Amino acid sequence: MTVEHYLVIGAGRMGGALLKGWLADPVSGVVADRLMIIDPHPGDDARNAITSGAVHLDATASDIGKKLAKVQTILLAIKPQGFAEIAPIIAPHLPQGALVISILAGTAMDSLRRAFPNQHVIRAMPNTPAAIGAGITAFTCDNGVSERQQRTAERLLKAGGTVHAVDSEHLIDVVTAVSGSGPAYVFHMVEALEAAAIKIGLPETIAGDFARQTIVGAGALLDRSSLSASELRQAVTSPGGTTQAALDVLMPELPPIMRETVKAALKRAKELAEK
Ligand SMILES: NC(=O)C1=CN([C@@H]2O[C@H](COP(=O)(O)OP(=O)(O)OC[C@H]3O[C@@H](n4cnc5c(N)ncnc54)[C@H](O)[C@@H]3O)[C@@H](O)[C@H]2O)C=CC1
Ligand SMILES: O=C(O)[C@@H]1CCC=N1
Repeated sequence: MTVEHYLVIGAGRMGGALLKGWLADPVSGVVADRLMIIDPHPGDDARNAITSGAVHLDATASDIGKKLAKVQTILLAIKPQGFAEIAPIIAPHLPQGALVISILAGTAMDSLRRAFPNQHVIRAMPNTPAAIGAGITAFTCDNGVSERQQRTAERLLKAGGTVHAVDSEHLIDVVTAVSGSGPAYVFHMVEALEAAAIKIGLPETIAGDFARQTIVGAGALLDRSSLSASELRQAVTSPGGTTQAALDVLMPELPPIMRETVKAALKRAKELAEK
């Protein structure tokens, strides 16, 4: 595999998680001294990469054009609100035909295409478990992305876990609402279970442990078992037992709440796209 030059613009939580995964995985093809980072305040993972040899660039430096001349692949991982400011500073310096992979929630392909008129664009949506290689990512390619560039994107995104190509941009927004934001729904369930545990008498000193390990253990079992989530739920539920009593409360309430939850995230993705 040829060693290419990569650029990460915005190396906070997600950008940092992905570049950490690349550097830890030889299959990614990314090596520290061919990795450039543009971020005025890089996160911990990016700072570690810079210590290991990644190049920290200042987007406003006079020699930025020379530094970016060899970049073939760019990961765009700033906040969507910062996109309009940074894109016009960087885009003129990027080589013609380079690949821009955007993970910005709700930033439409059309805006990306206009901001990077001489490059090719992929929209992707990873999630935070990518930090431990346990994420899931969807991506979609704009016209003009070569098969080789698609393979590059897949290779980079796989450092974060499972990857699916989807053929419509709308599905990126849908995936944002499901798995992009989804870890937060699960973390909130831990918070709610801990609070409920305290309410019914579990000491505060151990309630957090019980709530957290319940979700961790259930997730690990789901991961390792060949049974579906529904079958695993049924395996916990003895007829006429405690779980049945609990699910009689939870099951009528959770599906409509979850529907409204993902609909709110999808609506926000569309609103962001209109800005
Ligand atoms: N956090 C998550 O779970 C996910 C986030 N995303 C997307 O990833 C993007 C980044 O989100 P996070 O990593 O959570 O945010 P973050 O705030 O942790 O990282 C953003 C980084 O951009 C840097 N930055 C700000 N202005 C900049 C500029 N002008 N030039 C270069 N870098 C600049 C910041 O210093 C920061 O390190 C967002 O667009 C978000 O929609 C996508 C999937 C999941
Ligand atoms: O909250 C957000 O907008 C981003 C996108 C998915 C997860 N975090």
